[in-house]
Amino acid sequence: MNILNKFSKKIAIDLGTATVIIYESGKGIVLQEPSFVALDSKSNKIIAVGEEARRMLGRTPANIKVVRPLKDGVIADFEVAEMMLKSFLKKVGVKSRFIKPQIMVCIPVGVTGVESRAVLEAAVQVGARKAYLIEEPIAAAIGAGLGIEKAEGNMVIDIGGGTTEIAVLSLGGIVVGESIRVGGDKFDEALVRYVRENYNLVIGESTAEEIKINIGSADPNFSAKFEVKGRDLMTGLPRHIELSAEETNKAFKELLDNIAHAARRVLEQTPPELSADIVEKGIILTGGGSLLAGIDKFLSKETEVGVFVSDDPLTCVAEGTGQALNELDKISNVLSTGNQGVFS
Ligand SMILES: Nc1ncnc2c1ncn2[C@@H]1O[C@H](COP(=O)(O)OP(=O)(O)OP(=O)(O)O)[C@@H](O)[C@H]1O
Repeated sequence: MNILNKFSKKIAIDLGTATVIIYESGKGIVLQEPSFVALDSKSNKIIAVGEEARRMLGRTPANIKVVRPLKDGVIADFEVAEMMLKSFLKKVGVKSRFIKPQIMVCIPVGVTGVESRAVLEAAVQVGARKAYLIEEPIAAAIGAGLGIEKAEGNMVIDIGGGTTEIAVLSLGGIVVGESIRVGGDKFDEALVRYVRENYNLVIGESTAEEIKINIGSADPNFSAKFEVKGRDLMTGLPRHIELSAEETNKAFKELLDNIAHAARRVLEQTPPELSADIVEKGIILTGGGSLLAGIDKFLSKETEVGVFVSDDPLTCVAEGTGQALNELDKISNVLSTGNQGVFS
């Protein structure tokens, strides 16, 4: 092993559409912040990042803009993504002037070569001595504690902010996988639309997310209510309404169906021996979207397979990426298969 590898810090990054999580080997999760950046509209200089920037969303004067550098699981604005990452790494004191860290970042299944190159490039730009990529479902499965190196089928559905990643894994690699651009953001957008169309009330993204987290449901029979404040479309004045969990279910119907159909497509393409393993073990749900009330039961009904939410769905991918980086030698087959690349 290269002597620099031995002494350099190992940093795993879940560069998510909604949240960035940084995991440091030997320490665990050292940062978990929303993927938001507030910039000066004229100079493009950073004003705030992460939670501080998210709190400004929808509340900024004309000289400040709040942006999200990632969209649908991939980097949409390279320059801002790099600034955000640099700022987060500085915050957790990762950068060393002497020995640069090794960084592993996870990417959605099936991203283009250009997209994955952009992530590697960003990791190098923020100071990586060596940068690695790992596909999200592999990281999620490792983080969920599934023994993916064995010749056994495991199925993971990771519902993030921008994408839902569905994969069947065996022998350390993805046998069948699919990524759809449906995630928590689309659920928020569906609520914004629903409230506008049914109540003539305009609400912002943050309010929509608050509704989703408090009463959002994949189960039409779930009963809960939430007071929603916004601006009346007709009068332009502030107004509030009461929204029910049942209504959120109506708003989410099409998106939930999209996820269920993708899961079924993956199951239909799965080799029979692996299908048998999955029937026995069930499907593991990871990602923030798996916290939506009733989504496990909904997907179980749609796929006719048991569905279980992992222990720490929000940090599972970051933990799995960290473990993969720690065990590079042991699981080199995982890193050299499929879409993963190594760049130094
Ligand atoms: N209790 C909850 N109920 C429903 N959704 C939730 C809950 N908590 C968080 N979420 C949603 O989970 C999403 C974030 O999940 P996660 O952090 O796994 O995504 P990400 O890694 O940032 O995204 P991606 O992997 O798509 O790039 C957000 O859309 C957030 O609103």
